[in-house]
Amino acid sequence: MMTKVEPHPAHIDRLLEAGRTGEAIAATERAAASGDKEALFRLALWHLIGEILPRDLARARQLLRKAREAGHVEAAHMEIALTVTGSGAQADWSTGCMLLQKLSSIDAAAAHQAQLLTAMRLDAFGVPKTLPKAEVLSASPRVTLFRDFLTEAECAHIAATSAPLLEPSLVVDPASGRQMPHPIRTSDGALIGPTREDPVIRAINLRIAAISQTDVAQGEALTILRYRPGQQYRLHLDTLPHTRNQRVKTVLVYLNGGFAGGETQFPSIGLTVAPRGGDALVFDNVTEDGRPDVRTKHAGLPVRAGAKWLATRWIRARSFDPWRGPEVPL
Ligand SMILES: O=C(O)CCC(=O)C(=O)O
Ligand SMILES: [Fe+2]
Repeated sequence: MMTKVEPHPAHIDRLLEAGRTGEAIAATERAAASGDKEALFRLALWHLIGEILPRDLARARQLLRKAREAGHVEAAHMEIALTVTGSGAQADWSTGCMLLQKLSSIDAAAAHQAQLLTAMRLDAFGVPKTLPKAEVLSASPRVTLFRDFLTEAECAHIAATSAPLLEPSLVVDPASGRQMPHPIRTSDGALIGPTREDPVIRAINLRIAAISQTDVAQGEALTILRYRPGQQYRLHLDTLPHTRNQRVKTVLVYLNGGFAGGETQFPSIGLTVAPRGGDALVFDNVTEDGRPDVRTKHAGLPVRAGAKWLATRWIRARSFDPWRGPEVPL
């Protein structure tokens, strides 16, 4: 009697390592066609990454849906993130929330996210109905503080999402425009790209857009930084060289307290902000004519004890497509 043999994931990996990409794709497609959820998920990832197969967000969405229907929990989470961020289709907050609700019955992480969302006051698009009051720390250049912008549970969720992704931070090298390690920033960092932007993080990004009076599409992927004793971000401007879509604003969200040092300092305007967990700081990086404003040079002073966790959102002048360019923060 003939038995159906599913290609083992290790078999596909071996084909890929041997450079037999065509055979690996064919084997995975056969398995996917027979309803194998791992194969469906793998094809979806290939269409998201765009190396083994061409990047095709809409196709990735279909494959993730099928993988989710076959019981793949990670595919379900990814489908939800792409749904709420509008990757491969228009952003659809209510469908994303509905899928999250369904997933909650079988997955504790989804249930926790659903609970965090319930505690937020959001409209039908995930936009907050109310905002904390702004405290203007400097009128020109504009620096504004929003106390208790995030709850402790929201901060913990961001930190937990980024923790497995933390790597030594990179900065953009002005000469080459490439990302490289640099002593200017010695923290560890992680990007929360569109496949990991779950509804809670999406809602927080929408809240960041609201306090910065920008559109959520202008924001780069949320960057999480963790500074341990001795680590710092030396004096710098957040603007980028050679770009037509400048970083016009920055939002820093302090995710914790209980550490020493780590103040954010703006020496030109004599301003030092002591981080407090949950607070958000918003500042302009450019003058009214759109040029870098050197008065907003700032530093994250060295942490002396404990660990400082920070979420940074660099906000561009216009929409910023996270899927453009070779290095997408998946
Ligand atoms: O760590 C800080 O307080 C500053 C961080 C910062 O400058 C940035 O993320 O652009
Ligand atoms: Fe900065």
